[in-house]
Amino acid sequence: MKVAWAGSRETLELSDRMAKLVANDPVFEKFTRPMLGRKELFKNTLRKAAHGWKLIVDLRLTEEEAKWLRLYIDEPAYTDLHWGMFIPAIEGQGTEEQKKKWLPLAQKMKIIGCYAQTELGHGSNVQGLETTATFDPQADEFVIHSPTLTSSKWWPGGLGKASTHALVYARLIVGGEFHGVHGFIVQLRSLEDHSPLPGITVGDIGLKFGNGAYNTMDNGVLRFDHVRIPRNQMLMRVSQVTKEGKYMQSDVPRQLIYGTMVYVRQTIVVDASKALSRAVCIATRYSAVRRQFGSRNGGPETQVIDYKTQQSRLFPLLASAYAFRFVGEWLKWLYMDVKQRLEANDFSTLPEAHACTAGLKSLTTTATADGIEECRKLCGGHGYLVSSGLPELFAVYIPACTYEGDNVVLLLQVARFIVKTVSELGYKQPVGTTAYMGRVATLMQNNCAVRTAEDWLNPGAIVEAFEARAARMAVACGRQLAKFENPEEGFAELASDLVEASVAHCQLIVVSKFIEKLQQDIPGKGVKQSLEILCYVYALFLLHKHQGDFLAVGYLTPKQALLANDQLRTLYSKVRPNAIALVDSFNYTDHYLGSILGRYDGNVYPKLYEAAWEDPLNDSDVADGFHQYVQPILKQKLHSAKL
Ligand SMILES: CC(C)(COP(=O)(O)OP(=O)(O)OC[C@H]1O[C@@H](n2cnc3c(N)ncnc32)[C@H](O)[C@@H]1OP(=O)(O)O)[C@@H](O)C(=O)NCCC(=O)NCCSC(=O)/C=C/CCCCCCCCCCCCC(=O)O
Ligand SMILES: Cc1cc2nc3c(=O)[nH]c(=O)nc-3n(C[C@H](O)[C@H](O)[C@H](O)COP(=O)(O)OP(=O)(O)OC[C@H]3O[C@@H](n4cnc5c(N)ncnc54)[C@H](O)[C@@H]3O)c2cc1C
Repeated sequence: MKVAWAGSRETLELSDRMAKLVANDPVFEKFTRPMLGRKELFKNTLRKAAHGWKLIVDLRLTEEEAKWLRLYIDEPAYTDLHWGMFIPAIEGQGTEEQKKKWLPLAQKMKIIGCYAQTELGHGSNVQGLETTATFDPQADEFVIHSPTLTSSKWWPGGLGKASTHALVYARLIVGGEFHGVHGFIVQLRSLEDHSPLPGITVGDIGLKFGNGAYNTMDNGVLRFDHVRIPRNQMLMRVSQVTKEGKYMQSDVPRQLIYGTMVYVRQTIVVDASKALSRAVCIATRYSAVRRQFGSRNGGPETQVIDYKTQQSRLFPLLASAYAFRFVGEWLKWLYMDVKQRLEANDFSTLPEAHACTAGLKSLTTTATADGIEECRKLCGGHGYLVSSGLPELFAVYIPACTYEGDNVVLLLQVARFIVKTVSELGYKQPVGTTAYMGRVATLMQNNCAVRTAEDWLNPGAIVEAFEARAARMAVACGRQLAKFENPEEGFAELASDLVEASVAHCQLIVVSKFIEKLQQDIPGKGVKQSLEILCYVYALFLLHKHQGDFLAVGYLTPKQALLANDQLRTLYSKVRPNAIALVDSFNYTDHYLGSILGRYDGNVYPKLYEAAWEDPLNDSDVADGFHQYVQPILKQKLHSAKL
């Protein structure tokens, strides 16, 4: 099962080596993080990142090994954006000449970059960004400027204190004409003493949610006062500005400027499976350790993992972790396929890539953020201790529902895509993830044929149910939209319904890809069978949770919905014997989990008790402040009988 989760034996072995390299290095200790002050915390993050880079250089780690190393260091840092956005953006939007100049500098970390798109006043609305880049033909330069307070760049990770350069997204103005938002490489700080360059005002935006958590990252604020950069520092693969001041839009779609977001959104889907699997690993192991009630004749109390309510909350999250892992694997393939097509100037699958990355990023991050919180609750009181690992995992994870695109805004992008697909059904055969809409007549006509709970253990029945739900919801929205004279007005009015139809479409993709994964060769005795059970748990859990959709579109009867729930209960009993093996398959070190509740050895109570005394508050029996503020109360003589 470890190989199935890792993707291959090579990846399992490589990631295992990196996990152990980090876990055995005291520099990467994590437990004190939540107690550090902001400056000490950030300095410690810089120290870890520097040590990580030294390991990469000294051990000559490959790019893949380096990625895993930084993942297992498990600390939001400027390197995330340098490697995860600044470099990919240059790779995707730079000309060959620009890549030749900037990529070696970035890959050797001679410069540190961030991705500065969001502003104080605009994040979702990229076309609303206010920073300007005005071409000066006399000097053959762009003048980068922050014309308003709201044009201040705000949020970019690594911007506040670490980065020497930024990829700045700004309104391109040539000869007084606006030509859309484009990316510009701008140096922010001196490479000699790291001081901000003239015209640059840069700093950190301040404390964020949680102790430690994302405060290891210097999300920054940045303003420009007429900062000049050479013309060749506008990324010009998509569009060009000539020396003569002529704007040229190549035949590449302008949306390629958004390409880095598409890339990161697809990485975020696999990241969701990693974050959710960590929380599920902790909650599952602790649920096996924790006993509460149920003692008979003085015997041991019941393991809480054996309670049906615990299983009905925990096992769908376990199934979701695997589901997101597999759909993330497919999404990575889709992204690489689109990337190759783009290199051949084939833009045909760009809309599908955008819709899939946007929709699956939204779906998986929402479910993961909710899932981590559910795992905290599944661990009772001890889940609320920092030493459980869950509060910090939650605090670090939840901005994923916002960054790289607010999850609702992204679902509205999916809605545009499916509405467009429905509107073209009469004359254009849908392909890819919307191919099922080509069978809309059948899907509208045929209802569910399930007669017994067993009938739900049929991939065909599952896929048809999810296809019918998604198709019928999309068609219903299409029909409603047709009633509006102004399509944009209709879209705005029906936005909530459209978002629900988008969720149905995306959940169909996740379920379908899980089923397709099971049709592949999966090594290991009993592994495929275990995954099949999880696949049905995931699908039937969604069907139960969203049964209102399936009933409202008339595809399911109440009886069939009840049969699905009956089957779900049976499936939980089948997951139970393998639950620990399934979470052990994630192959996480205790260091990476950072959780006393999730320890591999299950030695929870002694370690919880031990950890309590390490809290600074326990440095003295009588806490500082007692004598000054409490003792006087205890000693005071009160004359009023009432007090
Ligand atoms: C899409 C918008 C919402 C709107 O776009 P807009 O152009 O204004 O208007 P539309 O009419 O909607 O769109 C026009 C058409 O363009 C199509 N479209 C839109 N977007 C795309 C796209 N991306 N690709 C292709 N096509 C696109 C759209 O469908 C329309 O087509 P049609 O006309 O209908 O046919 C847009 O405004 C938008 O995207 N808003 C969201 C903004 C956003 O996402 N901002 C993100 C900023 S960056 C950020 O948040 C960074 C966060 C980092 C956090 C840390 C992340 C993890 C670290 C990275 C990974 C770590 C790896 C570790 C690496 C290592 O260590 O090695
Ligand atoms: C931890 C973190 C790290 C980040 N890192 C970076 C980075 O490195 N680089 C960078 O450039 N940015 C970064 N960002 C910024 C991030 O990309 C934006 O916050 C994100 O895109 C959301 O945009 P917004 O803040 O403008 O939200 P808004 O769009 O203002 O959202 C506010 C509310 O309005 C709703 N809304 C907005 N538009 C619509 C609409 N059309 N229809 C319906 N509802 C709508 C949203 O759903 C939401 O509920 C980061 C943010 C965070 C939290």
